[in-house]
Amino acid sequence: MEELKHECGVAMIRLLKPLEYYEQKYGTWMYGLNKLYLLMEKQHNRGQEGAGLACVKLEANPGEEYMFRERALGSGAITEIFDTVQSNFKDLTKKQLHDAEYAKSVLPFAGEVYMGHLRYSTTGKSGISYVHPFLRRNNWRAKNLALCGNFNMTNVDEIFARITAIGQHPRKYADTYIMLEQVGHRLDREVERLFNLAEAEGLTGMGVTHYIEDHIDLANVLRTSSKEWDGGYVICGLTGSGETFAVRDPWGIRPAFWYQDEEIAVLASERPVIQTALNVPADSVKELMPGQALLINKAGKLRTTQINKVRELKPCSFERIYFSRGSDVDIYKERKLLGEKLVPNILKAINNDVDHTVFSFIPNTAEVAFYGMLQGLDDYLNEEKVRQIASLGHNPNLEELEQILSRRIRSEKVAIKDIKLRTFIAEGNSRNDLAAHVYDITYGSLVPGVDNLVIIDDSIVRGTTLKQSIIGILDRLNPKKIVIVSSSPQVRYPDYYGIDMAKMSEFIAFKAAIELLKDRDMKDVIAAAYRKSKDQVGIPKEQMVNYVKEIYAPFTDEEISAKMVELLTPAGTKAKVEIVYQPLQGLHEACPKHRGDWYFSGDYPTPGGVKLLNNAFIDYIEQVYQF
Ligand SMILES: O=P(O)(O)OC[C@H]1O[C@H](OP(=O)(O)OP(=O)(O)O)[C@H](O)[C@@H]1O
Repeated sequence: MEELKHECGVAMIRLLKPLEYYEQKYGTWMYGLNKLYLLMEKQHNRGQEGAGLACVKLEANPGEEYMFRERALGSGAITEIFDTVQSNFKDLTKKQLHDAEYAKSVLPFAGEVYMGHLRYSTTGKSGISYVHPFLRRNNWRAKNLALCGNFNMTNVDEIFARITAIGQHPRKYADTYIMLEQVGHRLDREVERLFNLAEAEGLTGMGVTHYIEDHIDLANVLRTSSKEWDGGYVICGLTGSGETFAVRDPWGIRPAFWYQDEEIAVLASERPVIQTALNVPADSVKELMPGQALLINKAGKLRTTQINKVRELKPCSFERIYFSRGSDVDIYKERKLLGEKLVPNILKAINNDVDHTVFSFIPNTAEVAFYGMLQGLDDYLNEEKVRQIASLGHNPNLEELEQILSRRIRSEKVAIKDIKLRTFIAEGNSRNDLAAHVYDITYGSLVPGVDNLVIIDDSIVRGTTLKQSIIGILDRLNPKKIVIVSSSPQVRYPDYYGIDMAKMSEFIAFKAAIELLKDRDMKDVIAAAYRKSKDQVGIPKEQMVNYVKEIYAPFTDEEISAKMVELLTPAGTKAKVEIVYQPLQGLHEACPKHRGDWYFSGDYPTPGGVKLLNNAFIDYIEQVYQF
């Protein structure tokens, strides 16, 4: 099976006016294409391993191509696909280049409907054929389908077994192909239903085509094909006749936002990219709601409709902590609050000695939480100053006041990230090396042997960043103590809904808990959890229980953190190291609307997640852990 790694970015554009309109108003009929480029480039954070785009030209004549696709692999994929598209126009005269009618009739990618996709990570079976959008071709215009998604299904095996049992034959054993086939199959049926109706009305030739295209209802298609999907998803698609759709999972796990005015309709994974690309305010951008689809028909009429009943809402909190851009008005506040909430525990870790502590962050995502942390520290110091002044017991003189007021929170740029790439979403093996070499330090940023260093990161997952790089290089500055602060709680369980969280064996929190059980002669806890997990193999996934929780249950967060420090501190480190974590409660308070926290709590939003965790734990015990 294709590995479960589909946390991605999507973008869709539907031009609601003819191409001439954009040529006249904006000086180019490529307006849609250019906006797509912006939407994709601004979501680069969501995928660096590949990118693709599809375009549909409305009302092309028979024999003329009307559905176009371009895909590329690698961190330069966005530039590459747009360069390739533009290369079609490079020999045009200036007149041709600005002739929207000519473009519409002759040029590729000169359409009204666009869809783009950013791929998160290569899969076990990597290669260009796994880069979205996927295409399903047919001689009936309305049956052509281009599909892309930001998704992870947890029950692909079950769906595969069921559809092959009824005689379908997906070309590859990969979730995107299976979904393409499922949606495609239902689309075929919908077109055939309308074909029969058209014939019954006595229509012939293009009359049939127009009847089909005017009456097609993608809500039917999506309802029947998405019924059994268990997972987090935003699936987007275009049909050859120009129908456009995006459907979101009923738990609201994966995000999507959309905007419409009289010229354009747009959908993207993140809100601020729409704001920036179209210069519109946040409140004009709407969220695609859980279980809902955005549908735009061939005529450009937009509607939203409920496809699946809303389930218990579990929007992914990791989107807020790390994955999305921090430039969203709400995400920015939430990240700051995450940082601020950690201040009491940070002060405890440094014995309130703010005068001899330098505060900093691990670039890049943690920067916003850092500002929140600074704000909280400032508030603390101000209270301190008031207390100091009050405790003088007399009206302070200028010198006394100056001395007290000169106290500052000392923030410095200590850690530097040399390339603007996300290492977390880089592929497995190359990731270690990248994490080891991508960071550097600012020499002289603290007083050696005297200052503590508090450095905030957004998350610690495998601990690679800390172990291979950060702790070692920070120690070169000779801090008395290094306090690593994580703005998110301990990542204890794999994610099966889109964010590429490593295997059980790679989680540093899990490793720490296993080590603690070994140290304390409690291996029977591991054996019992394994036995119970094994016993529930084969029962319906809805009845399964997360027994991995038992591995963590005997320990406090602090005990696990302390063990992590032991495991992550490179030999020869001089400074004392401590890790301060966000409690789960703090996360919920900072991101109250995004209650999806299964990687921290083990409370999976769908039964498929518990089943996959159960398998992962059994695999871990059987392959990695030997009794
Ligand atoms: O514990 P680990 O498994 O090493 O993973 C966690 C690290 O990965 C991410 O950085 P990344 O380089 O992806 O992104 P950023 O520059 O946006 O912070 C994250 O910000 C942490 O620093």
